[in-house]
Amino acid sequence: MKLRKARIADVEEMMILINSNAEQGLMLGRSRNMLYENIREFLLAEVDGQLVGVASLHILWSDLAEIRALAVSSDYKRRGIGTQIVKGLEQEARELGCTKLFALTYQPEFFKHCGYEEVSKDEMPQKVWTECINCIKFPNCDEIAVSRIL
Ligand SMILES: CC(=O)SCCNC(=O)CCNC(=O)[C@H](O)C(C)(C)COP(=O)(O)OP(=O)(O)OC[C@H]1O[C@@H](n2cnc3c(N)ncnc32)[C@H](O)[C@@H]1OP(=O)(O)O
Repeated sequence: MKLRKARIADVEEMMILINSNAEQGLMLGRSRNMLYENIREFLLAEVDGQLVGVASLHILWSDLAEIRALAVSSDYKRRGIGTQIVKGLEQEARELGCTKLFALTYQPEFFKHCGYEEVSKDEMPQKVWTECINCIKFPNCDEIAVSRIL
């Protein structure tokens, strides 16, 4: 398994991977527009040249970044790929000087395995919710907030 930064040519495959998981209600979907505009934030996992995992690191403030749009292909789940992607994003965050990561998720057990702890959404700074106004679930968010100090 190899981790690498996303390129513009990856967008169609990223759409399929993310939105096939979103169709099952496992995560929120993403538009092409969002993927193109934020392509530099994305880290991909490949096996034999095939895209098997994706996620992004979105910087929010001097000490805070969010893991977004994490998805692993169905055939490759429970093989440690999600964990490796999260570690890769944590490494990027450290290199940028960021000290705290968080995620909003329906998979808290996976993030706990990666060293994150569940936190109250009320503790998250207001800046966190800027993207949420674009979510179809807003303002009735049912995701769980998890966080880790690096
Ligand atoms: C911020 C966000 O983007 S939240 C959205 C997260 N994405 C999704 O929910 C989309 C659908 N799910 C997926 O794509 C994947 O299942 C992911 C990303 C959640 C996990 O990726 P994987 O590569 O399967 O995880 P990985 O193999 O590294 O799992 C490590 C450990 O996490 C835990 N874990 C992983 N998935 C689950 C799960 N569905 N339920 C409970 N625990 C889990 C287990 O302890 C696992 O270890 P084990 O397999 O030895 O029991």
